[in-house]
Amino acid sequence: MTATDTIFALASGAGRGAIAILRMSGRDSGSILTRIAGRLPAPRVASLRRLRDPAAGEALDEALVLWMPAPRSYTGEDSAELHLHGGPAVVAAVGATLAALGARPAEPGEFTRRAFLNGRMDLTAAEGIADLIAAETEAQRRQALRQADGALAQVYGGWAERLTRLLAHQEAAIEFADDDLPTDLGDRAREGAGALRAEIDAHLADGGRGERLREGVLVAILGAPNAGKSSLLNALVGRDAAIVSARAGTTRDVVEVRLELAGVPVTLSDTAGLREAADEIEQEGIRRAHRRAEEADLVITVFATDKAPDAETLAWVKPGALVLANKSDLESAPAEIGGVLPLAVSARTGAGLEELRLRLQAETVRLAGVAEAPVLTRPRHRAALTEASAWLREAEAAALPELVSEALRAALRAIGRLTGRVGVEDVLDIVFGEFCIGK
Ligand SMILES: Nc1nc2c(ncn2[C@@H]2O[C@H](COP(=O)(O)OP(=O)(O)OP(=O)(O)O)[C@@H](O)[C@H]2O)c(=O)[nH]1
Ligand SMILES: [K+]
Ligand SMILES: [Mg+2]
Repeated sequence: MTATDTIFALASGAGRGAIAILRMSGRDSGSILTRIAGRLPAPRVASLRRLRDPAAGEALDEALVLWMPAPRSYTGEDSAELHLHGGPAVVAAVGATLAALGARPAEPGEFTRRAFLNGRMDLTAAEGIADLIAAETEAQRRQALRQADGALAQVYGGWAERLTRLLAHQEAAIEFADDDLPTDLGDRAREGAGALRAEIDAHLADGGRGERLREGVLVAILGAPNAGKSSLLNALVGRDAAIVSARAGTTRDVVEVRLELAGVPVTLSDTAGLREAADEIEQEGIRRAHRRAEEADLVITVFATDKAPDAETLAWVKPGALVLANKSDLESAPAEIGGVLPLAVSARTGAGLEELRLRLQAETVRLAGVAEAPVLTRPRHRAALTEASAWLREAEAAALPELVSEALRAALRAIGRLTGRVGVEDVLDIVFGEFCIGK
């Protein structure tokens, strides 16, 4: 696989459709296009052409053809798009002809990989494009688009630039220690490192909202048997997703439903009622309930107004937690449960459910709403920035100028890995492996 190959792939979805888009990129795109569609169309202007297989002389399809010469194309290479009639046989025949003329099917993510290698975008922008394609909700789309537009690239690129300057100052201070260069260069590098570290630390202290928006928010419903957890889940999603019965210990496995709140994907999990169970299957269900609650971004604890709060569920009540007093149709809700004012609800009558929905929505926005400033969206970002921050701390503390230099260089390498501008080889496969073919 070399970057000089000419590659092609279906850029639109697989299967039957009105239009299928075959995309081609690489050195021979122009000559291959000429051979199947006649002379090259004007750049970036759609032209209707009859496509032919030059070997058999047979007509393949009538297509809209786009010619995008380098460097003004997605990949930065000579590129073409064929907007075909969207039947599988048409796509197969045109693809076979492209292959016969020397193009090869693209690897997953190869178009975007080339765009990166040709300097059209940094790694975070490439990731933004992968996220944009995967985005299922409005907030995810907005976050991904911002990243694809280079919002993170700009922040991290700016940091890399500042670091490079600090490093240059520091090297100069070492190199010209005996000359009459300003003697405070070393101090300035150390101060600059401190200021940059503070900015990186502030960026890291985002509560993980960008990552959470990308992954979705995990909410677990916890409570004693028969508190009404499954009834509440069903009421929230408006369908019978979980079995409800008057028998304690009905729910065993974790029952998951997906919903969207404030444009954020949320997975709501109903769990087995917490108690000392004799039944071994129920015990396993309760273990799973605890595990799910530990993984969750938010735990909703459910109590029934006609029962005293149980110790197992009380253990999950934390200040600021979402505590429900269900069955408010039977008895009025207490003023506090575990020191928290509970929200009175009734899965039976629907009382309080609108308020519950609003509370959930507010929590979701707090946890994962689109932030004002661009936020990091992947563990990869967090790891690299944490490392950069640690190296900057070393730079600030280092006594010898050479050690300051070394720490600054290591910090720069960490940020370089993030944007893909330094030491990129090992991260490329991770980033582009997430793409599907044709993107
Ligand atoms: N009166 C009244 N009954 C309710 C309410 N919510 C649930 N119930 C009843 O309480 C019983 C238990 O409800 P479930 O939803 O199965 O309770 P659960 O917490 O999921 O129970 P387990 O799965 O066994 O842990 C059922 O008979 C429900 O009809 C409510 O708001 N008011
Ligand atoms: K039950
Ligand atoms: Mg249940």
